[in-house]
Amino acid sequence: MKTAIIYTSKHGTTRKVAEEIAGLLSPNEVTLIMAGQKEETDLELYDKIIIGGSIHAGTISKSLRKFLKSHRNLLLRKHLGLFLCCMFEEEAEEQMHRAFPEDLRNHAKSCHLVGGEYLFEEMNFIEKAMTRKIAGVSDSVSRLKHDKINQLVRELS
Ligand SMILES: Cc1cc2nc3c(=O)[nH]c(=O)nc-3n(C[C@H](O)[C@H](O)[C@H](O)COP(=O)(O)O)c2cc1C
Repeated sequence: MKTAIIYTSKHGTTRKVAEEIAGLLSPNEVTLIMAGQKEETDLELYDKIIIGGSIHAGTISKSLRKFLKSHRNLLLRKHLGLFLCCMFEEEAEEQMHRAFPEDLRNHAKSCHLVGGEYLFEEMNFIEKAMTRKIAGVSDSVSRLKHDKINQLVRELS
């Protein structure tokens, strides 16, 4: 099955997850695509589409929101997987609901919260200050849920 993994990533964590998923699939069946890139790929070429986003200040990126809106009908015809990177455990489910429209979530064969990371080396001054204040964290930390990433791949196979 030809697979496209479409993602946006601010500090590289969602890209890392997308690459981990790609590594679990056969190399000649998978293409990684950053949503919002100038050259549009013909998504009709793919049987399976996996979409990944991350939460910053409560929402996914504008380019991923735009992508979901403009490709909604196509996505509802595809073998679909969704994943979300975020760090606030108590708000994770609600953030997932806000990130992906209900019809896409219901249609998806697999939909998972895969944890996230705080990468201080990738943050600007304001992001560092916000992370220290809101999350009480002052060093990089990785809380990726590799079991959920594996489950997503299994459920889509
Ligand atoms: C400035 C900032 C704001 C964030 N806001 C939220 C948030 O509102 N909710 C949440 O669950 N995680 C939040 N996070 C955690 C990110 O979702 C996490 O760092 C994620 O791994 C980022 O993935 P990315 O590098 O692919 O964008 C925030 C992180 C930063 C640095």
